[in-house]
Amino acid sequence: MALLRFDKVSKSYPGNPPALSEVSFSVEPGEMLFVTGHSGAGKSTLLRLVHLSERPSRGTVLVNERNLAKVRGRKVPLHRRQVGVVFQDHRLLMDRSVHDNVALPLLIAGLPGSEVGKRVRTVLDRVGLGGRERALPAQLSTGEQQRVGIARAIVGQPLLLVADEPTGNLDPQLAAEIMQLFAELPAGGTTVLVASHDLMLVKRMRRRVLVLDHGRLVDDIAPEDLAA
Ligand SMILES: Nc1ncnc2c1ncn2[C@@H]1O[C@H](COP(=O)(O)OP(=O)(O)OP(=O)(O)O)[C@@H](O)[C@H]1O
Repeated sequence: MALLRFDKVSKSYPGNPPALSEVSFSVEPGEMLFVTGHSGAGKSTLLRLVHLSERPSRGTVLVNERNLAKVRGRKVPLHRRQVGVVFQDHRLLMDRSVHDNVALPLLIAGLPGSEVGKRVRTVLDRVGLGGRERALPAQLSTGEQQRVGIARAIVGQPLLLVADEPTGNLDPQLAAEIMQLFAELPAGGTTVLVASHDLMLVKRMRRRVLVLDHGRLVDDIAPEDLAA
C-alpha cells in the first residue's frame, strides 16, 4: 500500500506554463526520498499539493490511500496533522519561546498540557535542542532555528513529512546534519519527502531521487543507480 501516490497530476497557475504536467509516482511507507530539479521545475508546487496549500488542475493525489480531492473544509486541518511541513525560512513565531513554537500543533490538536510538555521535551532532545525550551528563536543560530522548525513539524508524529529546501540557508556541515536528522525519521514511522536543488547533498544521501524538469517527472533514480 502506497503512503503517497500521484496519478497523472497536472497543475497550472493562471498565465504561466504548467508547473506540473502528468506527474505520476508512488512512495512506500518508511521511504525517504528527494525531489530535485532546476529553479521553477515544480518542486514546491508538488509539495504544496501534498500539504493542500494548492489543488491539482488535473489528476489525483492520494495520501495513505485517501484521495485528497475529497479532503475539503474542516477536513483540511485534520489532513495537515498527518503531514508535517518544513520550510526553508522556518516560519517560527519570533516572540514565542522554542517550547511554545513546538507545542503549537499539539495545542491546536487539543492534547492535554501534561502530554504536550512531555512530547515537546522528547522531540527537542531528538533534534539536539534539549534544555533550550525557554529560548526565543532570535537567541538561536540559523541551524538551531531550523531544528525548531523540524521539531514543530514532527512533534505530532505525522505519517509524512514534506520539506521544501530545508537546508537552503545553511552551511554544508549544518545541511548534512539536518539531512541526517531527516534520514532518522523513517525508523520512527514517518515517510520523508525533501525538495532540494542541491544535487551534491542529495547524491551524498544515497536515497531515491525524483527529477523534475519544467513540470515533468523526467527521472526516478534508485539509490543504487546514483553516480558517486
Ligand atoms: N502562486 C503562483 N502563481 C503563479 N505561478 C506560480 C505560483 N507558484 C509557482 N508558480 C510558477 O510555477 C512554476 C513552478 O514553480 P515552483 O515554485 O513549484 O518551482 P520550484 O522547482 O520549487 O522552484 P524554486 O527551486 O525556484 O523554488 C514556476 O514557473 C513558477 O513561476
